[in-house]
Amino acid sequence: MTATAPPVLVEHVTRRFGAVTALDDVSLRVEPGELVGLLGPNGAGKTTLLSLVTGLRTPDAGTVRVFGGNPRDPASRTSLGTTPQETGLPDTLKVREVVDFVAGHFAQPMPRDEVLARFGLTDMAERQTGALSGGQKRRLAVGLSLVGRPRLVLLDEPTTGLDVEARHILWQALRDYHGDGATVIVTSHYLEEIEALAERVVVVGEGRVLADDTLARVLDLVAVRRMTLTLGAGRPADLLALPGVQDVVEATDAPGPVPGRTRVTLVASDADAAVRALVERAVPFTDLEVRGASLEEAFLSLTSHDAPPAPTAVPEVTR
Ligand SMILES: Nc1ncnc2c1ncn2[C@@H]1O[C@H](COP(=O)(O)OP(=O)(O)OP(=O)(O)O)[C@@H](O)[C@H]1O
Repeated sequence: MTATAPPVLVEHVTRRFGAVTALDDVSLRVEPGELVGLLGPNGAGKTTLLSLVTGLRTPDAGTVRVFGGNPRDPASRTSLGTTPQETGLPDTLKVREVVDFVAGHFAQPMPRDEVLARFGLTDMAERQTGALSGGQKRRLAVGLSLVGRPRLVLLDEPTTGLDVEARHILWQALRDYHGDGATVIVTSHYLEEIEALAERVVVVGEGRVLADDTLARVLDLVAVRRMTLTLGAGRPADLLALPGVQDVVEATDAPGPVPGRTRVTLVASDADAAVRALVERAVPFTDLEVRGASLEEAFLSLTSHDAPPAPTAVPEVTR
């Protein structure tokens, strides 16, 4: 380990599982004190990336360094706290006993009362973990990752399945810990979670980094619109070439298709420009609907192009 090495350095990493390439030539450098959101749909490769950083798995190609050291080396991992997607707690141990058990592994652990207070669990100290709600268990699991006062915290979907209150307590605890100087990486497929936490967002899709930018710019990037319209006869060959259009999909939800007409959905980064172009080119269309795309649709349109388009501010049309 070296004093100046970044908390996380991933260089040209590829990781396969049989025929599946979970990560394909991925590079990522995280600087001290950053709070990074890893955003991407199911199966994008987020968990695999974290498992390489925690040293649970090794890459097939490329290198991974944690504070300059090999994450497989136990010395590198003493600076690292992590909570995987699923955790098991010993049902019959009390909350305070579980915290004390983990604290016993560290020379200067965070005091038990502080851990419990940060995660809103002070009143639960005497309760067996088996009697906690799902949200309380999850808060305890994330709290345990901080007991050793790690400089780097890696959390895989920390609030999936939690109610709003539990989610907000957890987010606040993470923001506070980050405020104390820690580097934090959080994976999620919820844009809301990433918006609440991250300053920098890395979008992962199909094993590749699709975007790596500030939260504001990534929000612009995924703020695409879905334009659905019915085209008359003589459909133009290349709707994809229209300005502002990123993707073209045949709509399958057209109510009662009319013979000779096609219902089409365009995924557009700039719906206004696309509509103007349709009109200027005298494309015969009817029943135009424009609405915000879901995050999944935005990911798909990013994934379907090798180079993501430059972020553009998208004016509000209709939602
Ligand atoms: N142990 C494994 N054996 C086989 N395939 C795997 C294994 N782990 C991951 N994969 C595959 O690698 C790809 C990436 O999976 P990964 O779990 O990293 O994605 P993810 O972005 O974390 O998804 P999710 O949001 O669902 O957790 C997927 O296609 C997955 O099926």
